[in-house]
This record gives sequence, structure tokens and C-alpha cells, in this order.
Amino acid sequence: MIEVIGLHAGFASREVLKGVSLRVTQGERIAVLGGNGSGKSTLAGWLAGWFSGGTHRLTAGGCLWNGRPWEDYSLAERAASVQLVGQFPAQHISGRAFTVAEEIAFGPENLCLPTHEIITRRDEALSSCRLEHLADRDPFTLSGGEQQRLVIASALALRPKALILDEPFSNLDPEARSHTLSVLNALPSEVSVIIMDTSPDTVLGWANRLLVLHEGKLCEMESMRAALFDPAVVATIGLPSVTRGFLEIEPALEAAEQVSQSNLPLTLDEAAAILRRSRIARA
Ligand SMILES: Nc1ncnc2c1ncn2[C@@H]1O[C@H](COP(=O)(O)OP(=O)(O)OP(=O)(O)O)[C@@H](O)[C@H]1O
Repeated sequence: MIEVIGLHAGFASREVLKGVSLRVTQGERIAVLGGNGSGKSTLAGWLAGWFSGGTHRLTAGGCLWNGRPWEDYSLAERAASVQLVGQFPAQHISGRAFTVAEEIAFGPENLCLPTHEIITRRDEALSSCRLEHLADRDPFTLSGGEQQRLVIASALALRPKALILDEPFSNLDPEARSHTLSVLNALPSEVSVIIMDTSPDTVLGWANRLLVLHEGKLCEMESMRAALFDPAVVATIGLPSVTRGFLEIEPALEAAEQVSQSNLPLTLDEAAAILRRSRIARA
């Protein structure tokens, strides 16, 4: 599907990605974690085929979609293949639509789809992103979180085969965050989803593959646990909040429940299971 091969890329003054390789196959749920300025947005752009000129500099390598460079595809083909939801939702709003509903329909209209198909896609995206009550609002009057959901809805209406989301949770409250994850989980299983984030907290229970972008290199460890406890990774993105919290309370647990790196909880569900067992052991 998407293949990044030895990508050295960045900007005129600076190489940001220093030999990044990545193969994304159908249906994968990938989290790419990295600190501020590590190059997540830069990588997201290359993955989506957005960068090929301007201030963006390609030193070596490249990115292929189904075996061919992005340059071989028309804009319409790219839009129907991969959608990138960037970090700043307002930058994605077309400015050509007076309402949220029109904004969502804008992409499918540009693909020249039949009217009934445009309406179906628009209404499905409005509903799945819980935007029906805002359908008649001017997109520019929405709050940041509402705009974020609108941009995701607009991307979904294009029915891409791969969806890349760059820090999609930064504007969202916890409820909207978990709803967004459930929207992503409800996508057809063949759609690949890649989320770029600075922290493991939201994506851990969701991703089936975790990569860390650090000093221009993309590292994939044997397991998520190995990745999250790697000292260089901990220094960059920190441990998940649940894990940090657990380390605080761990001395109070029953001896039988003492935890080590191999069984420290990474998610709330894992922590709850250990706590339940510990309570049972005390009873
Ligand atoms: N248009 C540009 N011209 C020059 N340098 C740029 C440009 N865009 C980004 N950079 C630099 O490239 C590096 C990587 O930026 P990028 O936005 O990809 O990082 P990021 O991991 O997404 O960061 P954040 O988590 O802060 O959003 C940063 O040092 C940034 O300052």
C-alpha cells in the first residue's frame, strides 16, 4: 500500500527525516510517536503524497503508493487513496462552503461522484462524527474541537484507503477523543490508519503497531512494551500516564502483585485487572 524507502527529507535549511523506511499494509492501525519537532508532520505529509516541491527538500529515497511514486497519480486519485488530517483543522477548511454539510460534500463533489452518492457520503460522515446538529453552521464559526471533527468527517467522506491523522486529539475533550477512536475503529477493516502523536496515552489501546520517530529515524521495536520502556523513548515521549501512576502506587500492592517491566500496565484496562486481583488477594 504505502511504502517509504530510505527517505531523507526536510526543508532547505534542515534534514528532518534521515533515512526513514516504512511499509504500511492494508488495515493496519499504526501509531507514530515522537516529541515536538521530531518530524511527525513532515513524515505525515510525505506518506500522503503532499510534498514534492516548494520548500520541501527530498535528498534521497521516496514514497510509493501501490508500487508507484505519488507523482504518477492525479490529485483526484491521491485524494481517494489517502487522506491526511493535519494538526490545524482550520487550515483544512475549503473556504468554498457556507455550511458544515456543504463542506463535507465538497470533496466528493470534486471527485465528480453522482449526487445520490455525495448525499449518502455526506450524511454518513455527519452522523458518524456527530455533526448533524451543526450541519447548517458556517464551518468557521465552529469551535476547535468541532472543526477537528468536521475535518475528519470531510476526510471520511472521500472513503480513503488510508487515513493519516496528525495529532488528531489535541483539540478534543476526553469524550470526543474516545468517540473519535470508536469512529476509527468502525472504519472498514481494510482501511489503514496512521496516527501521529506526542504521547502514548490515547493511542495505546488502539494501535496494533507502534513506531517511534526520534532524531530523524523511525524505530520499530519487537513489541509495544519494549518500545515504551526503551530509555531513549521514555526520554522523548515519557511513559503512559497509567504506567506512571501505577509506579507511584505499586509499593502499596500485595507482594503477589508486585510488578516489573514485563507486567507493568500500559493501559487502564491492564491496570484495572491488576488492581482487581490485588483486592481479591487481600480479601
Ligand atoms: N516549512 C518549514 N520550513 C523549515 N523548517 C520547517 C518547516 N516545517 C517544519 N520545519 C521544521 O522541521 C522540524 C520537524 O517539524 P514537524 O512539524 O514535522 O515536527 P512534529 O514532530 O510534527 O512537531 P510537533 O509535535 O511540534 O507538531 C522542526 O524542527 C520544524 O521546525
